[in-house]
Amino acid sequence: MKQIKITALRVVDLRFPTSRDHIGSDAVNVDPDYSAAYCILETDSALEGHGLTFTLGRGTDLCVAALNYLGRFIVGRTLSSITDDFVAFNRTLTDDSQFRWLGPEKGVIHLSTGALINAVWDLYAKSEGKPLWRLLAGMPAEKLLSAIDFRYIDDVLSRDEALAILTASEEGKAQRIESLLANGYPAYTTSAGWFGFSDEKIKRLCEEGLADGWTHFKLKVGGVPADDLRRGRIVRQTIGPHNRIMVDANQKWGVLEAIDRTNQLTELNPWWMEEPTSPDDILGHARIRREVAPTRIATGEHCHNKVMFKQLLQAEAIDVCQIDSCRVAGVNENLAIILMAAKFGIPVCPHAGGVGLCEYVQHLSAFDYLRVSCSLEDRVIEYVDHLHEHFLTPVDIRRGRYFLPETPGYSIEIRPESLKKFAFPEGEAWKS
Ligand SMILES: C[C@H](O)[C@@H](O)CC(=O)C(=O)O
Ligand SMILES: [Mg+2]
Repeated sequence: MKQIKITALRVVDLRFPTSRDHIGSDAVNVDPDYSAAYCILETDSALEGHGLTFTLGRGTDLCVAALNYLGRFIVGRTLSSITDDFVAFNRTLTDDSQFRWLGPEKGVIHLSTGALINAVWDLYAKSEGKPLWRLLAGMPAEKLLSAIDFRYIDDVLSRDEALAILTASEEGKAQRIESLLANGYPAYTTSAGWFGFSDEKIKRLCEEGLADGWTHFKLKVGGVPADDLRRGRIVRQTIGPHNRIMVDANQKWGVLEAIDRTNQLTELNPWWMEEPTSPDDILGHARIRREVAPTRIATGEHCHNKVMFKQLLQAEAIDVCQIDSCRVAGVNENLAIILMAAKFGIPVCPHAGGVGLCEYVQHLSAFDYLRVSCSLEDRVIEYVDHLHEHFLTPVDIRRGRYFLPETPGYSIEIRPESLKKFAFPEGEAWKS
């Protein structure tokens, strides 16, 4: 087969004015414009690799600058030279002396690394003629393991343990694929519960969500205590006692306040409390978890890298592991995190509030189900119903479940007309 050579990297600053309607708002991010540093790997073939990292408006330009910098490590490479030794390639991105001083493996540079690595996987899956989830589902265990960097995590998950998990998952895999294709992967909606929505809107959206088959609803909290409780009661009364509420404070509180505020919400019977405090406070999460039990603690969307996930798991700080498809270094690092979560028996429920994250994470959850956990118990993928129209292969959601794509790639390619219209600041959407 002809080698595919990467000839150029094109980067776009893409922003959608979602803050105008309070879409995506929470107690901390009160006016988010869902945005992306978006990249296209051009090649000497007809194929392109697309990837993005999710951001929130101002600051996207920093990720764009970092992506342009990282371009020097990929332009001129063949696809197979990367995928034959993924760990070495990833280390060229994360270990560049001087640039790595900005991290390492966190913040702007890691977000941008995620976009680039995801673009490689998009190209890889397209070159194999498969959607990413099918590529991962069929990949030999040894090949998958060669894509994972065990440095910094082999004290909790050895390569042999990972191999044992992947090997065991072969049993029943074909049936699980059939079941996913027939029944989809369970999901929850955040679309009814944004922070800036009025009581009336929350109630109406919950009613509409119920009619559409949703059973799990997430509500943003972290405002005035009485407001949180009132809004929570609206959700609970509307969806009834048997459906599930999750609450998300988006890091609003210190540890002690988080314990108080979570306990004040117990009458809602929340299925989980998400990001109650600083995402970096691993022991703080562990204490909160102990002192609000049986309310479960979820976090991960702001977790910088696999080392922090390792420690959250080691410290028994979380009940739900919320991987993020592009905050860490793309597919490879998420494979490692999913395997670690399995080792600790913690369910993975990916974060997907943002643009493109639903499109991405469906592939990762399918991998988790098919190759790692082999279970759907207590597992749901987040869904938000915004901006999907900009994707060439938007997610297929029916009755609160994701139905997986068959189009080759990582489902992240944005329509050319949307790339043009929402490019910042020159796109038509930003002219007025
Ligand atoms: C700013 C984002 O919309 C954030 O609120 C998303 C989030 O926390 C979630 O989806 O969970
Ligand atoms: Mg959240």
